[in-house]
Parts: sequence; structure tokens; C-alpha cells
Amino acid sequence: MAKQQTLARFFTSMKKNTSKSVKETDDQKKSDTPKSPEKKKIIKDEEDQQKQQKSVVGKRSRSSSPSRSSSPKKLKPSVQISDEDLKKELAADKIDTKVAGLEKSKPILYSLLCKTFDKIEQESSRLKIIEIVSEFFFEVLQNSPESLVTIIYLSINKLGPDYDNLELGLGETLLIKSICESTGRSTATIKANYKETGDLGSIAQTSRSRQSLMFKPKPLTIETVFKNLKEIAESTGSASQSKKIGIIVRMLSSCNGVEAKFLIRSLEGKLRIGLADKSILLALAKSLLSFEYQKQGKNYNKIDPSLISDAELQIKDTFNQVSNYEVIIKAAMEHGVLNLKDNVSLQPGIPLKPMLAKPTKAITEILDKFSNTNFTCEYKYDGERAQIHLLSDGKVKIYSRNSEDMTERYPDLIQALSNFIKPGKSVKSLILDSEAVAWDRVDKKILPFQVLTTRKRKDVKLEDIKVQICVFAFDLLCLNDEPLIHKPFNERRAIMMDHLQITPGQFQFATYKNLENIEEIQQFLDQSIKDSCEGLMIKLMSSTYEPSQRSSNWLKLKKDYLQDIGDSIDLVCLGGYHGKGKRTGKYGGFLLGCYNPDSGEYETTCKIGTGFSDEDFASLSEKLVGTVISQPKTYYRYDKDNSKSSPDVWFEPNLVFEIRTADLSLSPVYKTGADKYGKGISLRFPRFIRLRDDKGPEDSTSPDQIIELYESQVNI
Ligand SMILES: Nc1ncnc2c1ncn2[C@@H]1O[C@H](COP(=O)(O)OP(=O)(O)OP(=O)(O)O)[C@@H](O)[C@H]1O
Ligand SMILES: [Mg+2]
Ligand SMILES: [Mg+2]
Repeated sequence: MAKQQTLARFFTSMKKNTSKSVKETDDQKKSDTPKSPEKKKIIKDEEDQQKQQKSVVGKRSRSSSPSRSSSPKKLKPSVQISDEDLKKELAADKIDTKVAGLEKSKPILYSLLCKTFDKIEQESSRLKIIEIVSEFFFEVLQNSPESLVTIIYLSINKLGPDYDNLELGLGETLLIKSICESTGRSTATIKANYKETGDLGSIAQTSRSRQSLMFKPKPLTIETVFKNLKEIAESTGSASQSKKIGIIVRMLSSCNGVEAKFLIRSLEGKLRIGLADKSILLALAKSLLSFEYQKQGKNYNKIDPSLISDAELQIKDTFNQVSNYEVIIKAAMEHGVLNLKDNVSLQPGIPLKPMLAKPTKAITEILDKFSNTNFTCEYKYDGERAQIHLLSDGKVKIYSRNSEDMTERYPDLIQALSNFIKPGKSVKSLILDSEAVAWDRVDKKILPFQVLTTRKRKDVKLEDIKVQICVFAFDLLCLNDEPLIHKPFNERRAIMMDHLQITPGQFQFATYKNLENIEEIQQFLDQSIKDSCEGLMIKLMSSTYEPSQRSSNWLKLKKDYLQDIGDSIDLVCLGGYHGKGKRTGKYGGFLLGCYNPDSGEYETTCKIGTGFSDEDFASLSEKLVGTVISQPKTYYRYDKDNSKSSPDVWFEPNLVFEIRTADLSLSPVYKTGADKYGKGISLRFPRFIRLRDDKGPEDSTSPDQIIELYESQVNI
């Protein structure tokens, strides 16, 4: 009771403080059609500045709905405050960021978390969002630290670390059914409402608030919700539909106010409150540090900003190496957040975010970038990245580019791994970076990428394998539990070759040459193509391994794209156009867009109808049929007045197309990069190359990358 009162008091004060922005929300909502959320970011914070250099972290998500929380609709604050002013005000605590009102060791109510979500959703400044989250985490740490990990997963709409491969993303039909069942409203009404608003979460909330209840239901706790979400994600099979609906209905009937909205959005796999991993990490750094200060009796309101930055850096760095919140938080609590880097490092069994490369358009560009430094040229294989982990207990794990557990896909590799260790070398554990490529055992040659994609992804049985693979190892990141990532590349390569041995056609090292002049590099490039590769990877000899970074120390040179923009682009299929002539009955063209990890929106990039074979049209149409949605998602950014970007049907963000283009140009019709240029950056003469099965919608090429490609083209 006392707790409820504290909470009530707390949220009344919160309401007072936010009443202005709440009013703005309503006004905003009126003028803001769901179709064109014109968001203006007025405050450029550190994160935004950093994103220039930072890479897009590969994210899991192959399901029909992305699992990342993101925010499509941010409000336009009426007054413009500078970043510095905001920091000062935040420091002086003039801006209310308090959200919690927890009591020691009592279970945390879901309503409390949802009210925090609501507050975050109303907020457009990333800096303030981080502040709200860190205040909340700080309260949680003081009252029930063991709940922090659950709270983090609920906040980023995940059910565990990426490599657990467990995700939500329930379809609208099932959710509509659940809402109907729990609120007694008709499917037709809910569907009509959905057509109007595009947000099932809000519909659930309104529907719940209309119900008069005889009994006050028992409130939901975060642990119950998390357990239920996991159960839903884990249930498969024929009876799972009704089981899932049952769980959802039960939860919905305990929901009050905004709880229903966020619960439904979580189930959809689209929380949309603008919280990504990177904001969570920053909030975590600050709250952990404050908590330490408080425990030591120091003034946690006056922490030296340089210490906060240090904590942020250590949290981010360690998370890139060990992508598991539980491990990081535990270590921080035990050793102090400022000692994280000495106490957490990569470990076999937990994937690290792979280092990525930047595209180049000419050999001369490489020589410019790497002038006076030693570099090496390696074949660039066209397969799938495989991060191979050998654990001290003999277990083997294989992770994808997006830290998904792919172990089940490669039983052949797992069986043979011990043969790849040199006799006499003691190798108890390792983390190896490599590319797995389809291999023709008869002709002893590399097969195209398409062949590899025909191998099943899950539950592959040794005896059923038809597509053989050869692994081309190119880096060793950890050996016998000792991290090697801080050593220069040439040393890592030497250690790799010293401990491992090739088995032709099964396990080889990436072919390389240390070259210096244009002619030799050109020859090696041509040879790589003859040997069924895509081109070359050029790596700085002295470079450390930078987890998750798209680093300029690794350059990719793809022969096919040298005449174009240097690389292909991966875009998400957002809409379809009905085919004519021999494409009648299928989709004959598609609207594509890319995912913006900062706003959580999909920004349209181009329309495409070329490069597809008849089979492509047929198979894509078949794949897309089930993902048709009655109207565009609120987080699709497109020009609704232009028929070019208003397709005949809209799809869930699901399929990723790899596209090649002659060049990039500005176009008023599309929205990619429109914040920067006013107009969008679009693809000229786009051609479909292939479906990217290994990338989820949120792994598409980011607007920042497209801007970079556009600018490098303009510069040349
Ligand atoms: N020798 C090599 N060294 C490093 N990576 C290699 C090598 N050979 C092949 N690769 C593969 O090339 C990838 C980088 O280029 P690619 O264009 O294929 O990337 P991608 O998967 O399309 O992702 P993105 O375009 O987002 O970088 C690496 O992630 C890796 O899978
Ligand atoms: Mg590739
Ligand atoms: Mg690519």
C-alpha cells in the first residue's frame, strides 16, 4: 500500500513536470500523420557526433519483425536548447528525469517500467533519454540490483543475449485475436482502428481503458512479464497459437493504462521508444558509477565528467568484446565499472562483434590511404562469416556476423575441427575469424554464394549434408583463453598459422600477398576473381582487431563494383507493385528502404524492377505474401504524395535485397539521408543481385553508410 502511495505521489509530480510536453504530444499527434513522422532532432549529442566514426553494429534479427526498440515519433520540442545548456541543466537537476519509486527488495511492477517507457517515448533528446534511463537504473540498483538485467532486456525488447537466438515478433493477426479476446471488442473494430492508427499497442490500451472491471486484477511484475514473453517465444508447434493467445490474454487482463500499449508492442518485437543498445550502455555506465559513489558515501551528484566518460568507454568496449549484459554488470558490481577493462575480456563461448571493412573504389585509393605503412592483401571470399569458438571443455560454437548461434548449421565443421590443430601444439581454446564458403569436392573449387544459401540453417544432420563447405581462416582473436585482439595483425596471423594447419578443401588460410604497387595489386585482384573470390581485403599490418568497428584499417576492394560506387548496398523490401504482362499475379517491382538505427525508422531509398529472373519474381512474391500489411508502419518514412514511393501493397520489414547501382543521386521522392540534404539519396539504375538471408532488416546498409558512399562519389 505504502508503495503504491509513494508511486502515486511520484508520478503525480512527474506529470506536473511533463505536462507541457504531454500537451505538445497531443498537438503533435494531430498534425503528425502516421505516414510521415517528420522528426527534427534539435539536440546533437555526443552519440550523434560519434556516429560518424562508428560502425553499424551487426544485429541479429531475421524474423519478420525486428527486435530492436526504436522510436518513430519523436516530438519537436518547442524551445531549442543547446547540448551544453542541456548538460548544465541536467547537472543542476533542473530537468526532471526521475522516474522510479522503488522499494527495497520488492518485486518491480511492470507498470513502473512502462511509465518510464512512456516518459522516454515523449522525449526527443537522446541525452535526456539516457539521463532518464540512468536514473531509473540507479534506483533499480539501490533496491533490487538482481532485476537490472531483466529490465534491460525488456527495455531493448530482447529476451536474452543475441546468441540465444530467442526473439519475439508476433504477427498482427495473433495480436488482434488476443486483444479481441481479452477486451471483448470485435475483430472488425480492431482492424478498422488499426487501419486508422497503425499502432496495435495504443489500440490495446484504449480498448482496455474502456472495460469496466469487477475485480481489480493483480498487478504484473517485470519478472512475470519477462517469463511469459520467453515462454511465448519458446513455444512452437501446432498447439502453440492458442497457448500464446492464452498467455497474452492473461497478461492483458492485468494491464492498466500504458502497460497494454507497451506489452503489445513488445510482443510485436517493436517497442519503439528510441532505446538502442548504445543508449543503454551509456545509461548503465552512469548509473553503475553513481551506485558505487553512493555505496562509498561519496556525492554521486558530483562525479567528475571525465570519470563518467571513462566508464562509458569501458562499458562500450567490453560490450563489443563480450556481448552479454549479465556478464558486464556482474563484473562491474564486483570490480568497479572503472576497472571493467581489466576484468572482462573476450571469452570463448560468447561472440564478439566482428570487425568490418570500408569499401574502396580504386587501387589508388588504397595506396593513398595506406601510404608509408605496411599492409597485406588477402582474397575476399564470398560466403558467410563464421566466428569459430573452441571452448576449454571441448565444445565448439559457431557464430554469424550478427552474433547469432549458427552451430547447428555446421556439424561437419565441428566434427573436423580437431584435425585443424597442429600436432604437438597445445590448443585448449580459441576464437577464430573466418569465412565459410561452399566447396565443390569433385572439382576442388569454390562455389558461388547462392549454393551456400541452399544449406539448411538449423538442425543440419551430418548424413544429409549435400553442400560441402571450406573454411578460410583469416584471423585469430583468442588462444588458450588469452585475447589476441590488441596485438598487431601480422602477429595474430603468425600465431594462427603457427598453431593451425590446413586440410585442403576443408580448412585453409585466406590466400594473401604483401604487395606494394598498383600493377601487382591489380594482378592479385584479377587472380582472386579467377579463383572465384569477390576481390581483395586490404589490411593494415599494424592494426589491432577492432570489434564492431567498420574500420579504415580494413579496406575491401570488390572487382565488380569498381566501376560503380565501390560496393553493393543491402536494402529492406518495404512495398510491392503489382506486375503486368508475364509478371501478372506476382509483384513486378519493389519499394526499398534502409534502417536508420538512430531513429528506428525505415527510410525509402529507391524503387526497383530490374535484375530479377522469372524465378526470383515467383519466389520473392511467395515469400512476401505472408508479410503484407494493411498500411505502412508508422515508422516508415516515405513521400506519401508521390506514387513512386507509394506502392500497391506494403510489407513488414523482412527481406533484405542486395543491390548494385551505377551511382547515387539526390531525389526529392526518397527519404534516405533527407535530414542531412533536404532531399533523399537514391540509387540510379538499381539492379537486384541476391537475397541476403544472413542479414535481418536492421542490418541493412545504414543511411550514414549511404551518405558516406554518396559523398565519396561526389568527391571523386
Ligand atoms: N580475407 C577476409 N578478411 C575479412 N573478411 C573477409 C575475408 N574474406 C571474406 N570476408 C568477408 O567479407 C565481409 C566484408 O565484406 P562484405 O561486403 O561481404 O560484407 P557484408 O557482409 O556485405 O557486410 P557489409 O557490406 O555490411 O560490410 C566480412 O564480413 C567477411 O564475411
Ligand atoms: Mg560477403
Ligand atoms: Mg555488403
